[in-house]
Amino acid sequence: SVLADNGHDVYMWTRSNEQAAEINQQHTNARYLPGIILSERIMATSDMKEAVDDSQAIIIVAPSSAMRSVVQQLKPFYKKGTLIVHATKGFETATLKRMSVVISEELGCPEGDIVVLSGPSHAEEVVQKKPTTTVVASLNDELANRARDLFMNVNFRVYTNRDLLGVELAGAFKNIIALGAGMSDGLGFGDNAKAAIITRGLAEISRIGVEMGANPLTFSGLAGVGDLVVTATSKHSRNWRAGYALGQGKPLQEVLDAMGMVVEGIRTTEAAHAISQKYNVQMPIADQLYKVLFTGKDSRTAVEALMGRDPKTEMEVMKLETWEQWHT
Ligand SMILES: NC(=O)C1=CN([C@@H]2O[C@H](COP(=O)(O)OP(=O)(O)OC[C@H]3O[C@@H](n4cnc5c(N)ncnc54)[C@H](O)[C@@H]3O)[C@@H](O)[C@H]2O)C=CC1
Ligand SMILES: O=C(CO)COP(=O)(O)O
Repeated sequence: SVLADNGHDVYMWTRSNEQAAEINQQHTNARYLPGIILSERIMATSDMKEAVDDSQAIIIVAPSSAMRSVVQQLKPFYKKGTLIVHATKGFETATLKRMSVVISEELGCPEGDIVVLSGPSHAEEVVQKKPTTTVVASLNDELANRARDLFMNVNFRVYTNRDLLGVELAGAFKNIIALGAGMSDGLGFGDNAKAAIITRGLAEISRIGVEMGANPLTFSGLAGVGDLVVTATSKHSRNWRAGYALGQGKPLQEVLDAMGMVVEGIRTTEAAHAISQKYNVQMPIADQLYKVLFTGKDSRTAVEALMGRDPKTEMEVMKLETWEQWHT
């Protein structure tokens, strides 16, 4: 919708002919955006060639679990030089790879050819032209600027960032904390608990992000704090809603079936469990959530485990080489 508002013709690829017909004929997408009339500049097709042929830019927003297979289907029609932007927040769980790595592997291009679009941007508000701020990150400034110029308008402000890795990590990891915030609410805890989860959650996702090579400042930006706040508090957030239902005692499968949309934080919790072990970095909230989601631990017992941890200093000293890396 943002691209259409900016005067671009947009071709959406969808697997379902029925959904394509609905978008083309009714200009609606009732299952995902009920009550919204889409621009007539938005067309849909189930034919990948038709969707991407002669495109100036390809925007990939498949769920992380489908990213590799979608890019494999895209590859025969990809022409070098076409701007590739993705907005997916998650990892490939089997390999723990970030989305730009998966895309670049499949397209056979350097990771520097990929741009990520992230930040606090629930579709339900963007499509209503409610003010939204986002960030595009790429190792290549020129590509980030191209992506910014495609999307930027008076309702949708786009900042640039060179920290592709940090923006991808922040966007993925914040979903775990949003699940935790929802669970806290579902358990009937108050605003103190939610503020604690958001703040200590930010500490742990920054800690692992920096260890993986991210700029620490990225986590205080739109892809970090910004998206964490919106996902941990918004009624639109699938991660928050899933956490809320789990906190109320509903079984995971029932929660996912009722949602009918992707809840990235579940798979990302699984990935974070492996990543925190690989890097030997503590992620206490993600760890407890992992136990609740995948080992059947009771959520109240998980909260007790978090509250009963050994005393800690609040601030951790950032590794000196990390600061040097980002300040030279
Ligand atoms: N919805 C939002 O406001 C935002 C979503 N995102 C991210 O965008 C990504 C996608 O999320 P949504 O579009 O919201 O999810 P969704 O659940 O609303 O839609 C996912 C779409 O992907 C399709 N799909 C599922 N499996 C597929 C496969 N194997 N091959 C091809 N298509 C497949 C589904 O049919 C559906 O059309 C996620 O990583 C999410 O974190 C990022 C920013 C905002
Ligand atoms: O990342 C998002 C908003 O910026 C979407 O979050 P949910 O997947 O929790 O709805």
